[in-house]
Amino acid sequence: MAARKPLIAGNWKMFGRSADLGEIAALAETIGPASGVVDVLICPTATYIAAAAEQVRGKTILIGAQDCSAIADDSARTGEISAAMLADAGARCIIVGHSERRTLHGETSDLVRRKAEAALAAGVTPIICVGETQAEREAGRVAEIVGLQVRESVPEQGANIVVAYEPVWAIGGTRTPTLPEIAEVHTLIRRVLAERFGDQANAIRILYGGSVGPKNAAEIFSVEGVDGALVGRASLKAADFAAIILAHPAAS
Ligand SMILES: O=C[C@H](O)COP(=O)(O)O
Repeated sequence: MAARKPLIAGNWKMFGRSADLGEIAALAETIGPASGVVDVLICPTATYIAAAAEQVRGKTILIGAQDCSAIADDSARTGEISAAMLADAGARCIIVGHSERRTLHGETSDLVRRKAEAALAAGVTPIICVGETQAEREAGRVAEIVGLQVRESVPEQGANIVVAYEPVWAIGGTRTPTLPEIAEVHTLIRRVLAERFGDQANAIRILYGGSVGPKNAAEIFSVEGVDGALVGRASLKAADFAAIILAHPAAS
């Protein structure tokens, strides 16, 4: 089987504004040819997707979205944005089921799966986020929680999907799991995917997310089964995000 191409994705959350879009051009300049061997993705707020896509015209950096409606058809859903509309604006991937959506907006794995299905119907790659809370880890429930989230959040067809393991307690801080802990959960996720998709599961990229930065990126990328990263804060500044991308062994 061909090796999985690494994917390093930046989630700008509700931070990046129009003044920050110049960081994308600066990033392209700094990483140079690395964006040919590593898929590089930036997910700004929906209102900036079209402008961000303009910034990367003619470059290999991809633009994505942070969420989409679970409803695929054009319909009366005030305030919703469909995956097809995001694709029209230039999104090639859509993050679904980020823990901030699950926790702060009450999204269930069933809703996350329907959003992933809507993304696929629009020809866009869903990046499906899963991960345990601190209390769940302390209770020894990581395999149970993450396994269930994968089973319930991943659509029935496994082509063109990405899974991101983001321990909730590691997001936005300084703590990360140990490297063996990351390896263990990535192995678990691939085993659960293989239960459904068989050998096809080997083609699915599994990212790690949660406090990835220039200092720890290389060691995280060295973990068996880690196919890239979903990066929050450190993706906002071109210099930091470039350092993360260039820390990947494929890019050096
Ligand atoms: O989507 C990104 C994750 O929430 C990680 O955020 P962070 O890199 O700021 O910890």
